[in-house]
Parts: sequence; structure tokens; C-alpha cells
Amino acid sequence: MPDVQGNLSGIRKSTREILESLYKVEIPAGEAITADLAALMARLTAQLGRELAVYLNRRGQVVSVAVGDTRTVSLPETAGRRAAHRLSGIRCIHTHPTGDSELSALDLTSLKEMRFDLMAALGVDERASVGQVSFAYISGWEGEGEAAIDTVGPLSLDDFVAMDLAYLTGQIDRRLEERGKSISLAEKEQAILVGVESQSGWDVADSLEELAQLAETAGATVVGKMWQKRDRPDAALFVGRGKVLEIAAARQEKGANLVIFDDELSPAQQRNLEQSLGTKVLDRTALILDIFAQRARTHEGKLQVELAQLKYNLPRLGGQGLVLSRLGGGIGTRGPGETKLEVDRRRIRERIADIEREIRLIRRHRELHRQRRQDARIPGVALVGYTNAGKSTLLNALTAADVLAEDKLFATLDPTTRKITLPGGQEALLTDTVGFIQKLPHQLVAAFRATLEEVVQAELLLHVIDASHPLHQEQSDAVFRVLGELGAADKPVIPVFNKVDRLDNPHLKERLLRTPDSVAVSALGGEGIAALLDRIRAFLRRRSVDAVLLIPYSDSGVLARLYDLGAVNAAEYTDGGIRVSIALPPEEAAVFQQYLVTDEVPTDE
Ligand SMILES: Nc1nc2c(ncn2[C@@H]2O[C@H](COP(=O)(O)OP(=O)(O)OP(=O)(O)O)[C@@H](O)[C@H]2O)c(=O)[nH]1
Ligand SMILES: [Mg+2]
Repeated sequence: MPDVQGNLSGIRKSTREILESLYKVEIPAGEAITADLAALMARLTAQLGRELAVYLNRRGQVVSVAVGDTRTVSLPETAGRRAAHRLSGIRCIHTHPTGDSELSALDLTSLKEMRFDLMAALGVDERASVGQVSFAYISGWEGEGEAAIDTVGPLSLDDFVAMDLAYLTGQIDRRLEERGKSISLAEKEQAILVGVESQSGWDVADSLEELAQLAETAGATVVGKMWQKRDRPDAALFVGRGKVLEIAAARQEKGANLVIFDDELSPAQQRNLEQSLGTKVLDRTALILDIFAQRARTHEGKLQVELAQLKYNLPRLGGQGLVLSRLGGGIGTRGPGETKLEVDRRRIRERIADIEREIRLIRRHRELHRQRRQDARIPGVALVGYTNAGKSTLLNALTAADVLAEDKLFATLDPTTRKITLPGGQEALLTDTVGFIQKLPHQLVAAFRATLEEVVQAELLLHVIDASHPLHQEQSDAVFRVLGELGAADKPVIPVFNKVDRLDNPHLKERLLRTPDSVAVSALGGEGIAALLDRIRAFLRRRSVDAVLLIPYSDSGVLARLYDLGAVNAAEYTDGGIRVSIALPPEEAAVFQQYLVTDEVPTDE
């Protein structure tokens, strides 16, 4: 038997059992509901003070039961998507604890989206019984696959029970089929983007442009962008009341079924907006999390994304309204890989604890690895940068590695490490990392801490900048903010201006190169790659320690090697051997440890 879905927090076991028993209910096929089932739902609703929904199929069996806010509840697969121009064969009957039975905008949207046979609301009065009933059904298609609906009521429960549902749905099914033309319900979600223009931060148009790229990466089609000037967001609705009406109108006009806000919404704001707009509302954070969920490949990556999603969702469960549950899947409801997002608070908490335990284990394992690597004395170099700057392409250019590089945001989620050999023979470990972005959700930074540990541990960072992007300065700032959050802001950095093949203004390159220590490259074309390798070598060398060696004349080959490495500052031929003062990175100096004149090693600084 499937579980009761939604917000079950604080519900007594005995009540939970009654809720579960709803799954065993069967009512005569062809009836919308029985008086008994309605009465039971009303009693439970009054007791819980929350909405209660049951989903029934045409055989009169209950296929799903949900309580309270169930914005991520999904209907069982058997709820079936039938042909696009047919009804789903499932009806939703839910209670309103407030007494009135008026269907909300959201009720009607979900009716359309899920192509329910029927959407009915039972108003539960103060005597814990059903007062009045309202319902709506799809009556046809208007134009582009948009459903037309008829609403009926309020009427009495008796009238509702007496209704011949089989006749009604039969009529509708026939009418829809007669139209003959197959309605191509839009596969992609149609999104309207909303931003706020404030004093600080990015220009709102730029930020919305980036949000549009994110939305499209997630699989939506952007059909409109809107913004408002505000010093600080409205506590209840994020934007002003008037703006919400404007968005609602634009949504109608453009046929959008998703509204995405460019900043993180509080759970209350999100709920209020969903209610007022009658559609799914997401924020930038949820969108980025969704992209990550689709792109995570390794076990660790998936765990980290799931963790971030669960932590994001937890405070968003439980409120009133059966909001998104009836809107089906899509952006914001997808988990990494095959994972289905949990919707039950208790189970979410358990899952969070499980994942955190597993990540700790992975992290310990990784630390051991790193320890071993440090013993091998190969310095680590991490590629960091804004998403799509060309980090993976550069890693490929610097090594022979074939790492997925794509013109997509967040192509890389899992760290890839490759060994490179620098001119002069020194080796280094080069790590590609997940791209950064402005307003990067802190849940993600926290969840990806284990992965980003590579950045924190690196000796040197290559900060890859897309020099051809008009906002590369702003993107750089955003990267440094994230580095700060990771505690890696004061690592040595080589700014690498990439994609210079795309610059048509030669002065721009000159200007960029005024940034200290910077290199201009084309990871695709190969320009500047040799110079970059040289620069990396110089940087690693700069960490050199001074030492004095005494090399016996019998080992004179060693001196030749030191000269080759360019490490010799002075050599003096003495009776005991050759006294050489050298400057070498610690890992290279270690090779000559046996010749070290310990008492003469100059102290650091
Ligand atoms: N013209 C040009 N395009 C480049 C250059 N370097 C990278 N690109 C393109 O930029 C896009 C992004 O490259 P990636 O290497 O995937 O970027 P990334 O920084 O790893 O991106 P994420 O992993 O998504 O954060 C790809 O389409 C590359 O082909 C370059 O030097 N010149
Ligand atoms: Mg990449």
C-alpha cells in the first residue's frame, strides 16, 4: 500500500492509520464520491485542520491520499498519462478546512495541467461535515492545447453525490476525441522570469539574461521577463501586489505554466505567490539545484546534490494548500539520477542524516588519498572560474584528458584530476571543478564542500575568465566571493583570460594583461598555452626553499641535475665536497635530502 503523502508532522499514529485506511476505500464506479467517504474526509479535515486530498481512478479506487501542503507530491505512475487529447482518468477530490468550497486559481491550473477528470472541493463546516461542494472539469480545448474549463457550484453534497460522473467523463472524452486533432500539449515548461532591480549587485537585465540561460539549460522555454525596482523585497510576495497582478496577466496571455524568481524566495513568499499566480513558482536556487540534479554523474556528486535539495525543500513542506502536488513533475521536482525527492518530513530528516554520514566517509577516504599524494610531493593546481568560462576545455588543452566541455552552464560537477608535466620536468596535479555563479545557493556550496576541498588544498589556483564575456569583471567578483566562502580567497592565483580568439578589439587584450600575473589564452585555439605552463612553473618555483647541500665529488652527477633544474645559486669546491646553495620547491628539494647540511638550513622568513 502506498504511503499517505504530504505534511504528516504532528499527526497521531491512530489518525495516520485512519488516513492509510483510505487507500482501501472503493466506491462504485461512475460515482464522483459516496456520502460516507465525504463524511470521513470532513471529520479527518476538522481534526487535522489541514486539507485532505484523495485521488480516485475510474474504477472507484483510491490511488493517492495527501495531507496539507504537498507541493512535491507526485501521483503514482499508474495515474497514467494518456494521450495528450484525453483526460487522465483520475479525479482529485479535496477538502477546504475553511468551510468555503470555491476553487482556487491553482486548483484550476492543476486540473488543466494534469488533465484530471474532475477537480472538486468540499467545504468543511464548523460541525465537521461537508457544507457545500464546487467542482470543475475540462470542457474542451481552446486553441494551442490550452484546456477550457467549466466550473459548477456551490451545490449541496447530496447533489454532488447524485451526479452521474461516468456520463460526464464519457461526454468529455468523446468531445475531445471528435475534435480529432491531436493536441500537442507543450512538452517544455513555459517560464516567465521575474527580477528585482536594487542598488547593489548585478544589473537586473544582465541577471535575468543569465537566469534565462539557466532556465533553458533546465529545459524550460522563456516566454517573458519582468522586473521591478525595489529597495527591499516584500515580505509576503517578494514583489509588490500590483506587480503580482501584472505577472498573473502576463502568465495568462503568454500561456506560461512556471514563474521563476531571480532571487531566493522564503517558503512563505513562494507559497503566497503560488496561490496568487495559480501556477508553479520557483526561485533561482531551485533552478540551479534542478540543473545540478540532472547533471550529477558520480555517486558522490549525486549525494551532494540530493543533500542540497533536501535541505532546500525541508522548510518548504508543510503549509496550507495542496499547491504543486497536482501540477505533476518538471523543473524543481527532479532528483539526481533515478532518485525521487522525498516529500515526507520525517523521511527527509532520516535521509539527510544518511547522506551526511556517507559523505563523511567519502571525505575521509579522499583525505587519505590526498595525504598519500602529498607524500608523493606533487603540488596541486585547481582550475576555478565562472560557469562556462572554459575550465574543462583548458584542462583538456593542458593535458590530453578528454573531459566533457560543453556550451552549457554547469557542464562539470565532479572534480577531475590529471597529472601534467611542466617544462623542466616538474609534475603537478591539475583539478577541474564545478563552475561558480552569482547568487550560488549556499546549500550547494555547503553540500559541495567535500568536492571543493580540492580548491582549498591546492597550492595554486588558475582563475579562468571568459574574456569575451561582457560581464567578465562581475563574474570574476562573484568567483572571489565564493572563494571567500570556501576560505580560499588568499590562495596564490593566476588570472587566465580565456577565449581571446573571440576578442576583436586588440586593445582589450592589452588592457586585460595589465592585471598582475595574468596570462591570455585560447583554450580552444592553443594560443598562450605554453606561456601558461611556464607561468605555472614559475609560480610553483616561487615557493622555493633555500638550502645548502654538500655533495661528495663522487656524486658530481647530482650537481649537473641541479644545474638542469636551474636551482643552483652558488657552488664552492671544498675539501669535503661541493657546497651548493640551492633554491627549490620543497618537494624537489626533498630528493636531495641526503646531501643537506642541516645546521646551515636558513630558517623560513
Ligand atoms: N571561442 C572559444 N571558445 C571556448 C574557449 N574555451 C572554451 N570555449 C567554449 O566555451 C564553452 C564552455 O567551455 P567549458 O570548458 O565547458 O567551460 P567550463 O568552465 O568547464 O564550464 P562548466 O563546467 O559548465 O562550469 C564550450 O562551448 C567551449 O567550447 C576558447 O578559448 N575559445
Ligand atoms: Mg567544466
